[in-house]
Amino acid sequence: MTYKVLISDPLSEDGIQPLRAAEGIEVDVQTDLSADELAEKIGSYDALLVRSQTKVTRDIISQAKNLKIIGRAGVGVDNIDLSAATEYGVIVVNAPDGNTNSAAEHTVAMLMSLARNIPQAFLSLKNKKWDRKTHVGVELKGKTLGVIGMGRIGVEVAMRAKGQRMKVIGYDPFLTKDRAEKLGIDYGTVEDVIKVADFITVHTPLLKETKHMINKAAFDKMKDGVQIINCARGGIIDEDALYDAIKDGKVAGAALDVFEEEPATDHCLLDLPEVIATPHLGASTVEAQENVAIDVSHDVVRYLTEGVARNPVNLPSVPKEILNKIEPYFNLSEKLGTFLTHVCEGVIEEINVSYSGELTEFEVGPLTRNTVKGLLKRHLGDHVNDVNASYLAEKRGIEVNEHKSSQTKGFTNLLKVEVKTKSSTRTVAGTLLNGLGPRIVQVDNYSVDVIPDGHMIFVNHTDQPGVIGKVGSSLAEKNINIAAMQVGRSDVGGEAIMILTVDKHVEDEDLNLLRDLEEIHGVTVIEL
Ligand SMILES: NC(=O)c1ccc[n+]([C@@H]2O[C@H](COP(=O)([O-])OP(=O)(O)OC[C@H]3O[C@@H](n4cnc5c(N)ncnc54)[C@H](O)[C@@H]3O)[C@@H](O)[C@H]2O)c1
Ligand SMILES: O=C(O)CC[C@@H](O)C(=O)O
Repeated sequence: MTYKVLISDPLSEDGIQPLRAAEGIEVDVQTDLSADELAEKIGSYDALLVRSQTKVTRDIISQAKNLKIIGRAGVGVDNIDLSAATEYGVIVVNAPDGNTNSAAEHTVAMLMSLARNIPQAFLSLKNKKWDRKTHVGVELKGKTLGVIGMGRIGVEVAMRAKGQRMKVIGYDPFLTKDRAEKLGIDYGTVEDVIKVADFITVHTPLLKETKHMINKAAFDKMKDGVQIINCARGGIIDEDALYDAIKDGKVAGAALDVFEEEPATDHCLLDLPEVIATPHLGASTVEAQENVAIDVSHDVVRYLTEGVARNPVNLPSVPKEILNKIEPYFNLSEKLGTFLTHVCEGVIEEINVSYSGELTEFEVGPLTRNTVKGLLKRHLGDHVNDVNASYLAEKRGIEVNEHKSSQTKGFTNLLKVEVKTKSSTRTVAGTLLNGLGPRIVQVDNYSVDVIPDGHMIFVNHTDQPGVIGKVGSSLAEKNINIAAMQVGRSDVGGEAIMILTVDKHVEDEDLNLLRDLEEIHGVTVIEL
């Protein structure tokens, strides 16, 4: 099998070597595609790699019939329609660490350029003017830098600002007093930060909550002569409000690497002498581009070949050590889900997945998603995967609950799945036996020992002498060979179940002879 990867933005050639070197992966670099051309071509690719230029819209994703993964060589994923990706079962991965240093250094370069009017002075000198009066700047030493968003880049900027002997005050919903103390900075609310800062730099993602968080009301609360830096995302600062605040003299200067609409070659802010700008260059260093391309290439190879990603954006990320521990249960969890879709009657309303034994020590979200995938796939088709399984269940009003329980029933690990419909509750439990692999060990209240694999027939019957023989003969008449058989019963002579593993796929009508037997109450074909 060969996977086709399309790279639609310029990426470091050294950085994509892991992709080029991977067996079974074909790399196609086409960095000049229009949106229409991309939509037309995307159908034949398994992976798409982008920076921030390519807009991966719902329209493009909906036409990407084979697409499994979108890799973003960088941090921000606002150029990718994440909801559409999740709905279509496409995992989105990014490279969150590779450009932190470059973006922080660029922010500091902008801060210093802003304070000393370096770009304006340079332009003036380029125009043959020796003007030493217009470009008088201010020192950073002793000034306060307000950092909004103390994540990877915000923290790095704060540390560098301290090196300039600035005071730093930060705000981030996750910044605790303890952490602020350790970093040697002050902390407060957004309002505290914007009120006291001489320079304000934003380092949040662009989200519903952060869009225009620096707006007219915020500018009104700032110190007169404040200077603003945005090397994060256009749109965090309301550009119209910034324009007015500069015109009114409230804001003395602004340094912008990013804009609400990019490319921004004809922006009114660029006409203001107080504004200095770069065309989204925060991550544009040789090192950052190589780092992010390497990281994202490795993740794409890993996902296409092993089904595991290190930096998923539309799935909770699970540390590699944990993934290694739970990976052996992936197959079992999906099979348990699939088993139940065959035996439960009616519309599924609730899925309860319980873990006991050693499984309780791990993050089991991926196993729950895999179980849900197994439950939905039979009716919704192969496009159901662990990326969209929870979304598709939620869309159908199915409640999914995850439990951890201490009842191991003597097994070192036990994964139990219960499915509720209006008319019934059905349960199946499985375990991983050391050296022997997965087993179904319980179906409803019956204990069994079944390898969850292949072609199966599930029979409900009355426990009485001769039933097993009659079942064998009925199947023999249809040339169906029994490979394994398990029976379970509630009481002697009571309700019982039989799980048969057979050698070939069985058509439902081949089982009519069985259904005609008086002792048989139900017969279901199961394909695992
Ligand atoms: N200019 C560039 O080329 C460039 C390069 C790299 C990253 N970026 C951008 O820089 C930004 C930061 O990147 P990062 O790697 O530090 O991300 P990060 O996820 O490490 O940090 C973002 C921080 O913002 C915080 N945050 C979220 N909502 C907030 C709010 N309402 N108020 C205050 N803080 C809030 C989060 O808690 C988080 O700590 C992103 O927008 C990213 O896309 C730009
Ligand atoms: O691809 C780029 O150069 C921009 C990257 C940057 O904005 C990011 O969010 O990582």
